[in-house]
Amino acid sequence: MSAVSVEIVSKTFPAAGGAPERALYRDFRLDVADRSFVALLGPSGLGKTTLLNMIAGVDRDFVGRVGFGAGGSPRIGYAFQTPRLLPWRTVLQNVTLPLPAGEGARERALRVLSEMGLADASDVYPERLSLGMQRRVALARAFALEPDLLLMDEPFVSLDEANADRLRDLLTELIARRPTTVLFVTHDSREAFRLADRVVALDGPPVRITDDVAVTLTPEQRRMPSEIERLRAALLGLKRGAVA
Ligand SMILES: Nc1ncnc2c1ncn2[C@@H]1O[C@H](COP(=O)(O)OP(=O)(O)OP(=O)(O)O)[C@@H](O)[C@H]1O
Repeated sequence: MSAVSVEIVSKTFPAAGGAPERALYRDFRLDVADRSFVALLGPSGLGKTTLLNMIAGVDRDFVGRVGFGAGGSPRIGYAFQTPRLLPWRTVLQNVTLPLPAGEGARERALRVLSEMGLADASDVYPERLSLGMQRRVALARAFALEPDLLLMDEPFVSLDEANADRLRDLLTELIARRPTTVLFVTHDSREAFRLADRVVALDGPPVRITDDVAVTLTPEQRRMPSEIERLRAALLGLKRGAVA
């Protein structure tokens, strides 16, 4: 488990074709409580993936700091926008690969695969699986690590609603079983309210927080489209057209 405290004084990317450099982030601050599930909601191209990369330590080219709560260096699981499975490795090998070497890694991977209904697919190569199954394997890979902090970048995008919803349920179950701090990037406000206990809406550039709301729905209410619509309308002021 881990709290996260992000302070980005400045983050820029060089602009293409000699155009002036544009600040993606300037004086941005976000504090995430331990074991909370925070959805980061914002339009495409805003800088959400960049934020996750800075938190994960994949992108260190910025001015600012990312701090973590007690313990200092949490185990971070990262579920990317695309499943990113290695095609020449089986499902089991893909899930085992990021685990610390040693006894128990294979057993842990097999246990998580089984919990996620993937036991029969463990010896299969990813290309044989549907996109929904591949995303499920990517989720298994992130969970097998038993992360203190789970970063998720639109992990259910481009799935049909029924499949996406099954995976959302699965994610909720996994987190109930093993509480984890989650930062979940999405541009879909329905998904944000369905899953998160805090929704942070972003706009920019530079990226700024436009809404920051606690979601206190019960698990039953989260499955009711009318409840989700009520929250979307009330809390995000959809008349502004800021979110999908
Ligand atoms: N390595 C890079 N070099 C230059 N520009 C980049 C780089 N990575 C991202 N960008 C630019 O930074 C901006 C933010 O990108 P980012 O992928 O973080 O956005 P996003 O909010 O995650 O969008 P999406 O939902 O489409 O993935 C975009 O304009 C993108 O083109």
